This record gives sequence, structure tokens and C-alpha cells, in this order.
Amino acid sequence: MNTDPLLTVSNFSVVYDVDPPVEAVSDVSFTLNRGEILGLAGESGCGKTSLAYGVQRLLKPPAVIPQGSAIFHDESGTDVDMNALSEEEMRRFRWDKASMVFQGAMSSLNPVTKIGKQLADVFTTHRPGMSRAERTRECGDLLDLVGVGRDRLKSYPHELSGGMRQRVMIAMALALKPQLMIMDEPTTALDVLVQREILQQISELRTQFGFSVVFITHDLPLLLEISDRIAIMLQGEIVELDTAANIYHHAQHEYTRKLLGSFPSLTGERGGFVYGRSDDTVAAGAVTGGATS
Ligand SMILES: Nc1ncnc2c1ncn2[C@@H]1O[C@H](COP(=O)(O)OP(=O)(O)OP(=O)(O)O)[C@@H](O)[C@H]1O
Repeated sequence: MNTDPLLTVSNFSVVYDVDPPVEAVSDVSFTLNRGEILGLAGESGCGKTSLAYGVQRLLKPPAVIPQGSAIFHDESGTDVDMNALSEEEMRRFRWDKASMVFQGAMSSLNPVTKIGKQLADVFTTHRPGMSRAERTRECGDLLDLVGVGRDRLKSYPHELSGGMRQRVMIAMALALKPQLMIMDEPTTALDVLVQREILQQISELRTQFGFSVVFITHDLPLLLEISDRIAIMLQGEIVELDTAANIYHHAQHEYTRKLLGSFPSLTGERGGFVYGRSDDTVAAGAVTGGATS
């Protein structure tokens, strides 16, 4: 496995300064490797979103970050301390280097604007030198890439299924070829087959472009399918971080075992597990034969 780090998070805490204060993330440290999919699992309220948004500096008051750092090891060789960036630098950084697919992102598409135009707006803002023809070509290429197809450039969001809308959001997050994508429950609202297809797509795109992914969900079986490593969060702390295979076969923490045990779908409708992928991770999907797109 590639152990060239892309992001080093150290002693990171997030507190909501309400009465009494809530320590949503407590002294969390981890490293994300280049090209790696790191799953962040844990039940609702354990602090997954606060951690991901905190690292991206997307939290608003009453959230405060009393301690910790997030260092981005840029492919240019420069280390960027994300806490030291100005608001403006951070805004640019967020799309260019590290993009995000939010929880329920597909409903954040503007309903009265064609999806091609919404995609093109990313380039208009961030690549002002691009000609209109280049923008249209890039947007078409992106829609092809995520399996929506360039013939949908002129479609309105309501003309697309939920899965297709979510793919458009992924296309948007991919637009500037970031090195990191943070995905917060990107497939939760979709049915299982569509989820599978999208996971497969993310995995293929990651192989093609080499970006890293932090994939957040409470759905541990789903993480086992897609992640190289998985971090288990409990009450604001990462209690276990290991390869997907080790999490599945040799969970060390009692809570991880509990979390695994709480998903009957592990051996039920999601299908049995397929072992022995070349990189020794775990992949589910035997029943559906994996995803097609
Ligand atoms: N604005 C806020 N003010 C006060 N407490 C908050 C605020 N936002 C989140 N919290 C608290 O911080 C803790 C962590 O929440 P967070 O949303 O990060 O968890 P999560 O694991 O992402 O949950 P979910 O899967 O439901 O999104 C929870 O106890 C939550 O109630």
C-alpha cells in the first residue's frame, strides 16, 4: 500500500461552545495516504462530520478548534498548514486541492439551472482563462466520466434520477482535479444498487486520477467494500484505525466488534463477502456481482 502521506491531522479537537460545551472531536490524529480511500465510521453524533468539516475549516460558530493541525502535503512538494490559510486562500484551496461532496449534496443543485451551466460555473470561477468552448468540452468530459453522459449537459436536475444527480455532484467535486475528496454520506439517500454503482465509480476514478478520499458514513459494511483503511470513531475519538480486512477479521476494539455485529446485512441482503482481493482488503457484493454503471 502507498504510504506517501497526503494529509496529516494531529491532535485535532472541535468544541461547540454552547452551554455546556460539547467536545465533538477530541484530540484526533491520523494520516491519509496519497491515493487512499479512508473510511470514517461511527454512529450518529460521534463527530465524523465535525472532524471532516473542521479539517476543511467549514465550521461556523459556535464551533471552535481549540487545538490541532491539518497539514496538506501538496504534490508540488509544499506542505500547507490548513489552519494558517486566510479565508480567501482556504476557499481556493478547497476546490482546487480538496473538494467535498456534502451530505444530501444532490439536493443542493439549483433546480432552475441546467446542470451543464452549474458545472461550467466552477470553471468560470476558478479557471477564468478558459474559453467557453473549453468549458463546454470539460463539462461534457466530466459528465461522461461519472457515467451521466454529455448528452445531459442541457438537462435540469429534476430530469435526472437521484443517483444521476449525485454523480453530477461528484463530477463537480472532480472538476478541478483535486488531490483530496471528502465525501460525507454521499450515497445514503440512494437505494443499495445505485449506491454500489456509485461506489464502484468512485473507486475507479480514484485509480484513474490518484486522488485520496475520506469517505464518511455510519454504514460500516459499505465502508468495508470501498475503503483501504477504516477509522472507527466513538464519542469524538478514533478508537481504532486499520485496514478494512483487519477491521473485518481482527477488530481490536470492543466497539468496532459491536458496530460490525449491529449490521445483519453483513451476511444478509447485501451479500456475502468476497475475499482475497490482491491488496488484501475486503469486498462485498457477491450477490449482485458488484456494480455496473
Ligand atoms: N452546532 C452545534 N451546536 C452544538 N452541538 C453540536 C452542533 N453541531 C454538532 N453538535 C454536536 O457535536 C457532536 C458531533 O456531531 P457530528 O454531526 O459531528 O456527528 P456525526 O458523527 O457526523 O453525526 P451524523 O452522522 O448524525 O452527521 C454531536 O454530539 C452533536 O450533537
